[in-house]
Amino acid sequence: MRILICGAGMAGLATAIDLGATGHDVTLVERAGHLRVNGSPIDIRGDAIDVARRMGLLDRIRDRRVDMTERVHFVDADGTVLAELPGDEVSDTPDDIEIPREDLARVLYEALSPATTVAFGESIGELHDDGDGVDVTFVSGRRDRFDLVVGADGVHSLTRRLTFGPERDYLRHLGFYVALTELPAGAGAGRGNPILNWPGHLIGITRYRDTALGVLNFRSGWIDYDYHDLDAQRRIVLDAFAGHDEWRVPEILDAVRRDPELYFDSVSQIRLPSWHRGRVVLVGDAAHCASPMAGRGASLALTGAWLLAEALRAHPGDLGAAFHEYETRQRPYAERAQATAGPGGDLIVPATQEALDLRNARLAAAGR
Ligand SMILES: Cc1cc2nc3c(=O)[nH]c(=O)nc-3n(C[C@H](O)[C@H](O)[C@H](O)COP(=O)(O)OP(=O)(O)OC[C@H]3O[C@@H](n4cnc5c(N)ncnc54)[C@H](O)[C@@H]3O)c2cc1C
Repeated sequence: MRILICGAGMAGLATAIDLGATGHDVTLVERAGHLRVNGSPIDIRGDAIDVARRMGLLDRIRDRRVDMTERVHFVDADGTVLAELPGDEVSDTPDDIEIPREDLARVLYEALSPATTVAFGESIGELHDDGDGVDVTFVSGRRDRFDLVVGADGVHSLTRRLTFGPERDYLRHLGFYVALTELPAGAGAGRGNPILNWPGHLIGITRYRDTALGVLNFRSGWIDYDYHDLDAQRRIVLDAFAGHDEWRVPEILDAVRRDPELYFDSVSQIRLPSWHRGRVVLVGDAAHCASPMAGRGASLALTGAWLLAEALRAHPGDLGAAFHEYETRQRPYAERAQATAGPGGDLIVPATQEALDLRNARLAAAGR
């Protein structure tokens, strides 16, 4: 089949590899002008490890793993440690592989078949599915026709909006926003991964290799903003943390002001009763984002891509049967991840001063 994949994140890249390996003619388009590689290290867990092995990528992924078991230190306004959270309380099993997003993206990108057509700075403009194929007009003005379109364009998927309707019908906001920004070299010096809280807010530093990231998280009801307007996102973050100049807050906010690759998003889930319509199918966050709090986005991207490719191979010429098999096998992973995404927020971003004090007292009493 001639297959268009929209979005070159983990899900889009993995799908392009798996479908390319089964002999399909794959075109991959990415709205950004380059691979989007920023963000904090992500986990590969559970059956996704086996998928990585079957893709022939497990050794390359393991070679690039980073140790993220460094303790989280909850600090006060002066930087004094109030309580500690061991790394094992935030990851599942010793088998989990943490890898920087940039490394996983590069491993996947390098594994693309040379026959894959990749276009950066390109996206779908319109699509029309007439039952026998999908006519696509790209934002560049180019037109083409495909047998199958795969939406791998993340939590705010355009493919999903064009095919299934507005995002608000499927997005469940969990009440938090998150931002990540790279700090200047040397900013990560010191012990642990420090976090300062005040009610409803978290600001901290997380380190891996020579990189230090500023992490910001706050509780808020739904905020309407343009996902493509980075300055608007910057303003939301700066407003949420305005009026605080204790500890290393000014330094982290300064990085937010300057970072051309600032990552900002609502902590949300996507819940769709079905991930396919006609000749369009969704993978990764576009289909079933469980939110960064679940820590399973990359694992779900790998299993979803693999199961979709397997299902298409098992049911040649029968998209309906293939999609049914893909959804039946992938949905339990997605639902389990979505079910586990909730409680972490209360631990790392307590809503009230009372909850904050209780958490610190509990951890301190546990000798942490
Ligand atoms: C920059 C960035 C940083 C992230 N950082 C973290 C993190 O620190 N921790 C965490 O848990 N999760 C993070 N995530 C989310 C995480 O990558 C995903 O949950 C997981 O890897 C599943 O990936 P995905 O490919 O489904 O979605 P994504 O990783 O979101 O990838 C979607 C891709 O589609 C592209 N795209 C979007 N719209 C269009 C369009 N209209 N046309 C073409 N392409 C489009 C995007 O630019 C992106 O490259 C981040 C995502 C991004 C994009």
